[in-house]
Amino acid sequence: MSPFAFRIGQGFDVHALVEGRPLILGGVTIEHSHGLKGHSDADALLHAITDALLGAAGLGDIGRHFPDTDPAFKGANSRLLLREAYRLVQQAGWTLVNVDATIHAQQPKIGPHAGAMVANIAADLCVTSAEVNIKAKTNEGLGHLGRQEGIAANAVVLLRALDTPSQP
Ligand SMILES: Nc1ccn([C@@H]2O[C@H](COP(=O)(O)O)[C@@H](O)[C@H]2O)c(=O)n1
Ligand SMILES: C[C@@]1(CO)OP(=O)(O)OP(=O)(O)OC[C@H]1O
Repeated sequence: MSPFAFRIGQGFDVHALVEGRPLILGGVTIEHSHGLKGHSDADALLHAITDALLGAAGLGDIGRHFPDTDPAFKGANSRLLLREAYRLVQQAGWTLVNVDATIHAQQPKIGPHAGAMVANIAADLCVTSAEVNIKAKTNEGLGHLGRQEGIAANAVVLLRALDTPSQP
């Protein structure tokens, strides 16, 4: 166990936008011409948050726990991966304080769906919606994200040791 009461973690993910796939972000299916390609449901936001949680707890990364070579995770619902990762984080002695994330998507608009994403993530991580914040940015038309070749996400989390009080 770490000698510190708090630990931070960060995560990043990017998936290619392709035709013929649903666009799923934060567990929300968004009406769009293209969806994200991946072994699982390719939910880049949940993968970034999962990696941030695992990183903060010193538990490696999403691919170590859920390999993309394992048929068990083909088409997997990333909410299940997030919940399992958080179970491991709690087992290691940590609880979530808050999560903050940014989706990088030229299109579609994320704002109208952010509340539903927050609700899903809060439910999966057993916190209230006040502890989860989802932001979105275009890439100002620049680079692969600006050309709508993919969607990326960054996340940061703060964990508190389970044996420390939640209030100072
Ligand atoms: N896919 C997106 C991208 C952006 N937003 C919202 O628009 C604001 C401005 O974004 P810029 O990239 O032009 O700075 C941003 O703060 C979001 O509120 C969005 O909803 N969906
Ligand atoms: C989630 C996993 C496992 O299905 O696959 P992908 O959906 O391809 O996602 P990625 O973020 O590339 O890596 C983690 C994988 O192990």
